Amino acid sequence: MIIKVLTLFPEMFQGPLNVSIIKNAQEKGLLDIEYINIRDFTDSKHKKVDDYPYGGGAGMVMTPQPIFDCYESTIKTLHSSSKPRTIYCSPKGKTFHQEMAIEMAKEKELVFICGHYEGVDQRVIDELITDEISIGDFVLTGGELPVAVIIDTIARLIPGVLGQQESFQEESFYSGLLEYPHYTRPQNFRGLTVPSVLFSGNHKEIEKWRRKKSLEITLHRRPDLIEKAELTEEDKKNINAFKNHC
Ligand SMILES: c1cc(-c2cnc[nH]2)ccn1
Repeated sequence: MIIKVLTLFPEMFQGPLNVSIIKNAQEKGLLDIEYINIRDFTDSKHKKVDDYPYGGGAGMVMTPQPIFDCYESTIKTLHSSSKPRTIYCSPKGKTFHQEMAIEMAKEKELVFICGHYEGVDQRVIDELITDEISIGDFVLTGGELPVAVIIDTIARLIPGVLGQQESFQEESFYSGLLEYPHYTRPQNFRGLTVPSVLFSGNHKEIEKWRRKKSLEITLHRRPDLIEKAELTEEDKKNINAFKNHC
């Protein structure tokens, strides 16, 4: 997958997307991320990329010219003849979730445009953006961190990125329920012990315990997910038992 990130602050990405799994994915050639500095495309002699908002109000708005020129220069380097999927992150966007990550991970090329300050001129969104996405109901300093989050969720779904040891099948939001608790060595840490079923070697019992914990955690923290999940008869019995104990 080829990802182009149009941003005023390429340096913001050097930490999270240049270590561990995402770094390995790039080294393996499974993922190619390029950061393009929008400021390099301004035709302002003072390198301006923002201006005061029409109509007044606090903050500055990113002007359209550098973004349009940066975008048009970028998409010339892409292979697909059609307009690429172009994502802009803002609190006004559609709330991001795992299914969107799974769908985006199927794309060959993705372009991200990062807003900053009060955001970008609306004409950028109207003309260039295919997906306006929010990662939650809060306001950040800009679009860079949400873009890093989205790239992380997509990259780990690309075939070959996760090694044999790692797996995403059972992770939260993959099975539709929240994930069961994880434990590792030692069995007894400062008197805190691991549930004995987990080192019983009885895989059927372990799976039953894990499913039951997922249901219990989901029922308590995200009951809305229970409604959407595919439940077995045993799941339904366990849920009723939890409800009767509450
Ligand atoms: C996506 C983007 C943002 C955001 C962009 N610029 C300020 N906040 C907040 C939440 N999700």
